[in-house]
Amino acid sequence: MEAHEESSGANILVICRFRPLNEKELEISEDLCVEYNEDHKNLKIISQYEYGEPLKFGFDHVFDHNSKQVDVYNVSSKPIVEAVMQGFNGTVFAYGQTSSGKTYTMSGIKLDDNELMGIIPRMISTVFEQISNADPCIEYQIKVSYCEIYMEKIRDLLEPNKENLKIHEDKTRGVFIAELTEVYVSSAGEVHELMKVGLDNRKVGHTDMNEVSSRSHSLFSLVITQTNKRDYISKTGKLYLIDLAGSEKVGKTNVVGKRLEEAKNINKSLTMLGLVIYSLTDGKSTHIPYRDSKLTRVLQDSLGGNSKTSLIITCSPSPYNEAETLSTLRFGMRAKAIKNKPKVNREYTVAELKLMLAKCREEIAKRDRRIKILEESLSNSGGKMPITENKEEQANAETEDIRNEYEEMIAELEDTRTKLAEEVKMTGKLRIEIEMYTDELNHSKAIADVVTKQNQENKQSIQKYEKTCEEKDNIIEKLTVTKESLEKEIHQANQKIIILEQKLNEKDIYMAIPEKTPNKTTNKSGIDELKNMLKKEKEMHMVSEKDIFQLRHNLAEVINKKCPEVRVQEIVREEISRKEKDKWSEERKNIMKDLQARVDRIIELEMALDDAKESYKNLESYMSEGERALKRKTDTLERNLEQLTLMYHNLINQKSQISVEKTLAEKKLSRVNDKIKNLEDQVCSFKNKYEESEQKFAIVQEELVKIQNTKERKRGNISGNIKRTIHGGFSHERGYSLLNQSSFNSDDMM
Ligand SMILES: Nc1ncnc2c1ncn2[C@@H]1O[C@H](COP(=O)(O)OP(=O)(O)OP(=O)(O)O)[C@@H](O)[C@H]1O
Repeated sequence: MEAHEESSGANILVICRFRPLNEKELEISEDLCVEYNEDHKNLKIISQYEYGEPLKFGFDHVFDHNSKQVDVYNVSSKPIVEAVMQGFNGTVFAYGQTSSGKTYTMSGIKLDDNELMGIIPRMISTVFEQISNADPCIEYQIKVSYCEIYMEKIRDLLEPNKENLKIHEDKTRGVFIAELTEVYVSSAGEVHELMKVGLDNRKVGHTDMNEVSSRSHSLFSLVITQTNKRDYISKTGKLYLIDLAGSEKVGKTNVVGKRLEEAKNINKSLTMLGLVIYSLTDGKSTHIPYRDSKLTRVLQDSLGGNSKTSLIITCSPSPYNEAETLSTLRFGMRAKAIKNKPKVNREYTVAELKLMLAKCREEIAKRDRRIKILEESLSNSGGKMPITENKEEQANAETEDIRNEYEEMIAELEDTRTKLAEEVKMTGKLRIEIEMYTDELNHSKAIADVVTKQNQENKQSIQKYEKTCEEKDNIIEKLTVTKESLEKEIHQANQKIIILEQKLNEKDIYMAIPEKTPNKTTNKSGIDELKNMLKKEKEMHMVSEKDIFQLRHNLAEVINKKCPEVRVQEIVREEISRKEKDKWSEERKNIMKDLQARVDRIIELEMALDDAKESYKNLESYMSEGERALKRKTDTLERNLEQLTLMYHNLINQKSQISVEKTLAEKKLSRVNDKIKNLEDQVCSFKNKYEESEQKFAIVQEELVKIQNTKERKRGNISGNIKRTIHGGFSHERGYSLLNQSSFNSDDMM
């Protein structure tokens, strides 16, 4: 079936796609910030920053994080490629935060894997499939080009040495990139090869958010020209497949140097894109700032022009990226309101044009004949032509005056319009800036909230740790007391043992026993030996006493015989000796008694010592085990205490760091607030200026109407012609209707 060649206006198709959570996001939280509606068209964002009702968004289709590549293609791009095969221009472009899945959606991670290939390889397959099913009398020519916009410069990806290419526009080709390499292809394989070449030449880089981040906007295009060899009708469809570089918050991607410059450029050109979309949809703008960036200039036909366009917005479902996701969704919502005017790009062949010319000539001749007949019949009936030559001249002069006046008015009007457009553009820019600052503000507020929350949590954990430390301190104190009392007991026991050992040693010395007796049996035999020795000593003593007595007696006899004085002396001596003897005997008795008592005491002490040794042994084994356990416990507690102290210090450090960050965030917040206030003031003043301009515009318009009314009064039926010229679309539309009609006629003729 032949498609309608011109549409009254078609909205951009906006498809929203969420990718699965990546590893980094999973580490932070497994939660999702999005809830999908079952109708696959609506979704809600559960915001952590914007309180109140959940934020609702609706698109032509919503794909959740489990969506398949083929389904995304069928909904978002297949209708576009089918339209391109009928001669329309088509654009599919992906917009979203960095690492949200634009390249995954547009190219896919494997160009030749049926499951994983993205939109571009699938589109190529569809094109060649359709060609193979087409009428054999249609001839196709397919040209491929691939370029990127990097740092506001267009670079050929098929011949990368071609840099800084220029954009041109003409009536037949529309907007195009001059000198861009265009390669004729005849199979899907050849296109895939070119795609690979282009992808290899593309500027990519590593950031904290994406291992392989596209640092440029890439534009892949297919121009398909088909000529029907039967009726010589020729149509050209141009397909643009665009993978935009991702917007990024430089704070999150942590880029510096060259990457930072790239990021600034990317964000700037995306802001310009936002501005164009804003101007297209706000219902007031008379000027669309396509020329303000290379990207918007290239997309001129795709946004609000001659193209069927599909926009795929890609988002992350992680609460970590909520702010960026919201901004992307808002961008998509705004783009949904853009209306394009796609039409089939027809080119007329020489044969077709000759046919049309012949028909027109025939029609003119027919009319000329009719006029002649009417003039003849008028003069036959005595009537005259309504305008004399003089009157005609006068009318022409008046028309000329009015035209001049009118042209002056138009020039003035144009001037006012341009000023107005500039002011509208400025307002749009400011609005976008305000939105950006509001986003930033929300982000900073969110950071401040998170920091405050963290602060509170840290305070709580510090309190908890302090409490734990206190408890541990108490335990340690109690254990230390127990330990001290046990040590005291051990010490006392040790002293007792030392005293006992000393006593034993004393006994050993006294008894002159060389070795300590280890047990009761040995002690007993030692004491028996001791008693035997005492007995022998006694006996020997008695023998020696007897001997001494005998010796003394003999000596007395000798002395008595020799000298009587000596005898007296002897008696005295005897008396002394007896007394001494009694004394000594008494002493000996006492010694013996004492000795016996000491022996008994030693036996007693030995027994006590044995008992004490045994109980010491028991005590020692008990004490050493207890002591070891106690030591272990004390060590563990000491280690715990050390760790807790360390943690406590760390927390104190963190706390002070957080409070510094908080202060910084608060300062930033107040700076942003000031900036916003400034901008709001500026917007206010622009608004006033805008309103003034609008009033001026209304006055000018009123004047214009007045002049037109005057002219109408003076010119009568000429006024209709002038009105049509102002709008400037009449001849264009009539041209198309004529062409369409002639193509219909040529079909009829077949
Ligand atoms: N729908 C998806 N399913 C599975 N993985 C995905 C999906 N979308 C994206 N990814 C993965 O996420 C990572 C980032 O995706 P991609 O490079 O396409 O993002 P991007 O938006 O093009 O980023 P940038 O703007 O930085 O170039 C890649 O590893 C990709 O494989």
